[in-house]
Amino acid sequence: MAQRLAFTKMHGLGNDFMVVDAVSRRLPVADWLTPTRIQGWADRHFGIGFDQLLLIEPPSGRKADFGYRVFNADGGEVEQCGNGARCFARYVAERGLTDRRDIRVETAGGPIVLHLTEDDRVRVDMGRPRFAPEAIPFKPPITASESPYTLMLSGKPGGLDQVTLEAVSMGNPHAVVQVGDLEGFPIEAVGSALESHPAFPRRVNVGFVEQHRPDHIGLRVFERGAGETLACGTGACAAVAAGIHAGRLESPCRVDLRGGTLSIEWSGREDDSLFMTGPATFVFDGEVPIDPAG
Ligand SMILES: N[C@H](CCC[C@H](N)C(=O)O)C(=O)O
Repeated sequence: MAQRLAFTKMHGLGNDFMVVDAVSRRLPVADWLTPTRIQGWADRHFGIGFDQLLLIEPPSGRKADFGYRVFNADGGEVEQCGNGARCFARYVAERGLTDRRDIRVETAGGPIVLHLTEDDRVRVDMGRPRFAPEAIPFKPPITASESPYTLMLSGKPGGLDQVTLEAVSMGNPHAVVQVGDLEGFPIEAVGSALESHPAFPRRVNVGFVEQHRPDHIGLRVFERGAGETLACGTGACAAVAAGIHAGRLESPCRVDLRGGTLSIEWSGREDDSLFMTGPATFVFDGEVPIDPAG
């Protein structure tokens, strides 16, 4: 009989996740976590349906309380997921994996700290935004003094033959594009063209920003490995970091996404952490068979 894998469906402002607890269940991860299985489970018609799979693991050392791994719907493992971090915090706190209110988590994109607030929201220390092109990376290499960068687009996606962007790493790579009208902009065409543009050898998440005020933006994100999502936590962090770095935005900044609102705080000093605050929601618990073929 096929082994069954327990999971919890959660979301952060509609950016949705399959959360797998490999701490309590001591799962031999390598035995079941394949790109083929992740793609199948991510499918919204033939599978569970999610933007990312989040894996909760024991820490590798004494400096963290947990390990945190992130896999996109296309099956690729990536460095960071901000909305997922808030869901991670509520999961480990409410399922009894920790009684700490400040939870130290190691990720492939660097350490983060999750703080549970009194109103069931989560405030995450997302670490330092980085603007150096090699942190993205770009190919061919370019210098930070060339920011914002103008890239030529082949095939005129959305009718555009070039786009100007700022690049920010939140552990994962982001391209930030300023637009005048979020609803009317060809997000799918331009986002898809930039996600896989040859200038980004590890591909890239693409954020489209409409600035309302110095402390308030609208944002839509075409995510690497998932397409446009209802919200992107690291995308909100990257968009505000780019705006503060360029002198357009101030802290705290309200970010309106299609799935709801996040608050982002950053001093603007490159050695300082950036903080993201927002909700995390449980949807249901489930089980899925792990067929040997996967
Ligand atoms: N698609 C992202 C990972 C998920 C990020 C997003 N869901 C968030 O909340 O930060 C990447 O490939 O880097």
